[in-house]
Amino acid sequence: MTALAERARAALDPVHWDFFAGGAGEERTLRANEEAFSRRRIVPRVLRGVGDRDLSTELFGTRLSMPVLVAPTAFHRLAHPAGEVGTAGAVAASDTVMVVSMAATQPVEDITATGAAVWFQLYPQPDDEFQRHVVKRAEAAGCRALVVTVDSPVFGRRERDRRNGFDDLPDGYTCENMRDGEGRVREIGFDPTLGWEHVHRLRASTGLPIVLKGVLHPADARLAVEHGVDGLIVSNHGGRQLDGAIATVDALPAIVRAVDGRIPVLVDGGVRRGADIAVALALGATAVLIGRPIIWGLAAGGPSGVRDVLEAFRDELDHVLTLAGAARPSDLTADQVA
Ligand SMILES: Cc1cc2nc3c(=O)[nH]c(=O)nc-3n(C[C@H](O)[C@H](O)[C@H](O)COP(=O)(O)O)c2cc1C
Ligand SMILES: CC(C)CC(=O)C(=O)O
Repeated sequence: MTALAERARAALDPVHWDFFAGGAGEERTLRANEEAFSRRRIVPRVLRGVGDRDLSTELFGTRLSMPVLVAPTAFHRLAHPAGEVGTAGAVAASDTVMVVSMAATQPVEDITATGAAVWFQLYPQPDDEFQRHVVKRAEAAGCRALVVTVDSPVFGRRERDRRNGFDDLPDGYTCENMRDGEGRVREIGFDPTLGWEHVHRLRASTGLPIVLKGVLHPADARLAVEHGVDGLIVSNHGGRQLDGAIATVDALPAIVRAVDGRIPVLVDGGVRRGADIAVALALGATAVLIGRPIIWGLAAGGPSGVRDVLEAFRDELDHVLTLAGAARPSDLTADQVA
């Protein structure tokens, strides 16, 4: 475990630590994500006169200072009283994008008020009218894209949470963005009957870019492009849904080939070092998302802890790019990964 994760663990209620750290089943996929990155080796290019680096990247009209986004993760107030608003403040300072979870514990309006660029994550809701309500609210708050998580037709079996009896937020906390028109908080719905027609209905109800999160098969990536989706996140939900699912960096190359440059492909799961980001970029990802390390930063140090995590990723990526002979993320090529 990293020193930061140790500090987070010491700061957290052990039940909440298990919720944040854990995965589904035997946690094979959770481990596989990091292991798959650890197996990759970078093949540097030399004497390329790299000079000053420019890490900035554009996604759907937003300029990010680096190709690193904050992944949607639930329940930030359980990690630190500053909650999602605290995380967003750090994201604004680092000039990147925060994907706000549908299971956020603070109102999306307060989160966007920090000035951070925000995308809103949606579990596809079986009640269309309620989903439209949530989407309109996110739009009105200034969210710039919708991230639709498609790897959760049912909720994953998290054995640590079962052992701990953790199945809901404690009293005093709610999923603030699950309120309906009457202000009542709904349960997040998981629905195994939903198909591509759900994406069509969502498409018809919003002008925001739609990004599908949780795609691992190249045939689904192709279908997503055909169905008018604007971006993909190659993800296995940080090993919290299908235990035994392929590691994300192993799935990435086939998806990049299937998409063939038509829409941006992002990836998350097990990104822990600047070298991991460089590998993902070289294999064709436009950017990566970071899940647990952000929570560890928040738990250990509040908003400034999140800022430290983001800046450490920036610093490491810049260093790796220089050593690998790349001035920009797009200079890295697939032949530089062994
Ligand atoms: C505590 C926790 C909560 C999460 N909550 C959500 C969520 O609400 N919606 C979602 O799409 N993904 C959720 N995820 C998955 C993350 O968005 C992301 O895919 C994953 O954490 C990336 O892996 P990493 O933690 O190894 O970086 C969650 C992950 C964690 C660890
Ligand atoms: C509590 C859930 C809605 C979020 C979560 O834990 C997850 O998506 O992994």
